Amino acid sequence: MTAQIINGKELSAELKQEMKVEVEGLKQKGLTPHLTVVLVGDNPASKSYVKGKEKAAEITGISSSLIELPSSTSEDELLQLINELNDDKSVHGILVQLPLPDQIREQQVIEAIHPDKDVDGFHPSNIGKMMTGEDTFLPCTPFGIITMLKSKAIEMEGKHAVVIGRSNIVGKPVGQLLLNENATVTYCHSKTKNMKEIAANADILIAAIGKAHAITAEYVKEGAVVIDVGINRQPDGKLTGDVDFESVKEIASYITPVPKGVGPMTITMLLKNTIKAAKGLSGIE
Ligand SMILES: Nc1nc2c(c(=O)[nH]1)N[C@@H](CN(C=O)c1ccc(C(=O)N[C@@H](CCC(=O)O)C(=O)O)cc1)CN2
Repeated sequence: MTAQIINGKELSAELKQEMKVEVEGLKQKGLTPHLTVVLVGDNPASKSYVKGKEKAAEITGISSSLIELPSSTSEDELLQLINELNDDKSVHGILVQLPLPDQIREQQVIEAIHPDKDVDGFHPSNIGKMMTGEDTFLPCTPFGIITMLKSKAIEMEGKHAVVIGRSNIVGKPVGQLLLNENATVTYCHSKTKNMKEIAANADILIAAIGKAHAITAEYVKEGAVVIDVGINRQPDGKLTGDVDFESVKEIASYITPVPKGVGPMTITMLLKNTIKAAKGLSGIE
């Protein structure tokens, strides 16, 4: 079996065209969704992701602004800025690019963002709603993964989904979203003893461990759907995923590549959340 590739870049382009039409409609009603991105420091990868967010917003007609702060910014200064953005009626979505410099506690910052403007879906109130299956902002990468699976009509109900990784941004929430779709979910992590056996039992395998090519064919059941969330920069500058694409694609039914897989979907779902925030805050549909 050779796997079908789920191309996140192509799906993103389609979704952005749909959003563009929606945003045009909102603009006619006097609403232009506005996203404010806050970047602290000069991490090159973060800079590039933020640029990608601005570009994607422009394509869909969403307005965006970028606030760049020096890496010496204190937690209090950042919290003060977030309070101002919370009160600013022209701002619908606030995103603080992660990671933050060591002197700033990420959780304090996440909790400072008003839940109605939390387009990253990281605020505990939104995470709680996600867990109880209420309508809310979903974390962008997990939301993108579920959207990719649905785009190929991949059945989740009753399937065994194995999530390798337990980060707050990806692993934990994607498992929850799969559970919300009635999958049977198993989490694996650095302390899991028989990871290979568990993974090889998965109908849907989500690799989010941050280790290049760690998931080889031995971890994959024939016909499984394999989603690669890894973004590993190699010494030669090339980007690779957590999955050994060449061997795994021979046995999986579907596979996501890196690049052009889950990454572009993360940005696209941020735009979806920004439109949702603008509609929710303005009352304009
Ligand atoms: N506040 C947040 N910070 C971070 C998040 C997040 O969702 N919210 N996620 C990641 C980084 N990220 C978005 O911010 C992100 C990562 C990767 C991509 C992407 O499009 N990747 C491309 C390759 C790009 C390249 O060549 O470097 C791909 O996979 O094709 C977009 C967004 C951590 N921080």
